[in-house]
Amino acid sequence: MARLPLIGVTACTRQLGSQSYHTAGDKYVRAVAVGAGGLPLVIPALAELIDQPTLLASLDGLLFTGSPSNIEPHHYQGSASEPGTPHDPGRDGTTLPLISAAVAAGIPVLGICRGFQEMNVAFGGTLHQKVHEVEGLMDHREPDDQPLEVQYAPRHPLHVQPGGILDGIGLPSEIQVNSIHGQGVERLAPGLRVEALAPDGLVEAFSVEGASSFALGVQWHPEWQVRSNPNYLAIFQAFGEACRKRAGKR
Ligand SMILES: N[C@@H](CCC(=O)NCCCC(=O)O)C(=O)O
Repeated sequence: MARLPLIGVTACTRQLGSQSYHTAGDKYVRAVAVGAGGLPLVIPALAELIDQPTLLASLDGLLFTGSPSNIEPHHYQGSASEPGTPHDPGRDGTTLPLISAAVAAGIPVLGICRGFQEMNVAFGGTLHQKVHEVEGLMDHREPDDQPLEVQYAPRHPLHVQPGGILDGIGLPSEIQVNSIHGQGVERLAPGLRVEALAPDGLVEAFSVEGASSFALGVQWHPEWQVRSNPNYLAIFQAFGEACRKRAGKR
């Protein structure tokens, strides 16, 4: 019997009480299990202590998760963050090198929100540090004083571009998505293809041109209640299918 694909899920470093932990949100590991049909494996944010060749040789897919923390701007030659900005150098040191290595090795990759931003930075792109302060761009942040159901509710339309992965898996040309981010793509990295745009022109999804397997980043959160939104579920199913194909080659 074919085994379940083993799908890495990136963790954040979190301080809980007086100690530090490696954490991955329940909605991400659950979406890997029920949406992609994979066996989730949480990858600690241990940076250079992770033996990446060994890890990549074991995985059939990788999900780069969202996080309230922001990528340290020196990774994209950005100006220093405002004091108090949440960062996670352990996570940056884990995910940024892992993305290009995974894509080069033909391992299916899905990046969500921070994970999407990490993909852009890993391939040489830059980020707006405060999208809401850029003239002409909308405020893409969630109403954080509201219950989670409201924060993650559909917030704006998205224009899916023809001929890409999202179009290919049957997403309509316009869908509604949630929006929970303060940063966003400034300069798209070379080799990334635009898959979807917000009404203000912000890039909300891209794929990696020439990748030998599924390699998609999305700025919104398809993992949120993945089974109740057919467009969100279609993304996880396509990712899972690519991971199963990879696992079948072992
Ligand atoms: N911090 C970045 C990335 C935003 C992001 O990933 N939000 C997710 C929050 C928690 C979660 O749902 O996992 C930004 O602000 O742009």
